[in-house]
Amino acid sequence: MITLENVNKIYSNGLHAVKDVSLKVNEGDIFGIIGLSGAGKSSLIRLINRLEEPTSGKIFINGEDILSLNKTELLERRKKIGMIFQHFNLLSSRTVEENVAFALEIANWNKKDIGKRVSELLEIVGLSDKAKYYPSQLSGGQKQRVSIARALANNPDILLSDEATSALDPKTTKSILELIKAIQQKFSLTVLMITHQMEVVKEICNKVAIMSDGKIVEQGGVHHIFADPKTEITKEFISYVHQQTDTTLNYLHHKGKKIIKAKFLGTSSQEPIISKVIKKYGIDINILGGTIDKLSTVNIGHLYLELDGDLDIQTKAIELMRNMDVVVEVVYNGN
Ligand SMILES: Nc1ncnc2c1ncn2[C@@H]1O[C@H](COP(=O)(O)OP(=O)(O)OP(=O)(O)O)[C@@H](O)[C@H]1O
Repeated sequence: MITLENVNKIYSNGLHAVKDVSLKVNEGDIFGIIGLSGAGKSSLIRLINRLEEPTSGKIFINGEDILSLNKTELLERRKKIGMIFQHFNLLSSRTVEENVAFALEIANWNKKDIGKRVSELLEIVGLSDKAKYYPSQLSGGQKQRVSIARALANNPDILLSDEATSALDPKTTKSILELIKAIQQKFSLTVLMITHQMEVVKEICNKVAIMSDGKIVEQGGVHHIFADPKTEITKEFISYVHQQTDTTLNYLHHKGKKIIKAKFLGTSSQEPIISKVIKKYGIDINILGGTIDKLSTVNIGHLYLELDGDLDIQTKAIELMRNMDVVVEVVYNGN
């Protein structure tokens, strides 16, 4: 578990990059921190393993106060914190197996154990056949696999990922995210990943925090944030999902017929909510369109519905849906 309490980072030039950040990453979470360039994400993640020292605040890993560790203790703790980066940070003069071995050498592993461990790690990331290759002979995805193997070398309990898929194409991104998810489960890792891509969050995270101008402006379960974003910046991050449909809907406005966007979350999507509403209020409901977001934790159905009937009754029907845990946004109020 990683806990940050009121953490601040002010660089020596006076720039306040991380502002009063508090968050809790539970064991087994894949926790995403999303924000635009300059939001302070890299600064934040670097504070966790003290690649940067916070100006104030507290940081605990599995209950241990990281800021109280002396140099030797910190080096020891860092062995259990794997980190992967956007540009892989591999040593170009070393082969794949030598790059992975490097993490074991600096952790003082016995020479005769290193070879066996490196083979195990390359097997985990699917690169056994590339052991003798140099980084320049690998694709971006393969390079990231090497860096994942290196990050796992000392059996970490925490994996920190700094834009690990940002330099990769969508297909490779997907395969790296699948690998991260698989190793998270296999080794019960707690994963904290920073990204500027909502796709990444959607694909594998169960929790997310949105960072803007050094602050966490919103955080929670990914499905809650997707279903009911509160801040403008969060809405922007996920708006691409329905932009096209929203524009199309402008042509569909009919006086007296409200149009709503209904988000059915988790179990509520299984229930015959629409038919319940129709039966109770005797109105008509047309389905104009819809999509399903398949998140790592749950599916969220987004339906565009046109209501037909007395406008006051339409309002009551919307209330009933909201009472049944449907998040309703009125796109057109019928006037
Ligand atoms: N060592 C440093 N000294 C001074 N300012 C810094 C330092 N490192 C980062 N900053 C500043 O802190 C702010 C946050 O940068 P940071 O790299 O943490 O953001 P980010 O969200 O990770 O953005 P990006 O995705 O572009 O890396 C920026 O204004 C940056 O210029």
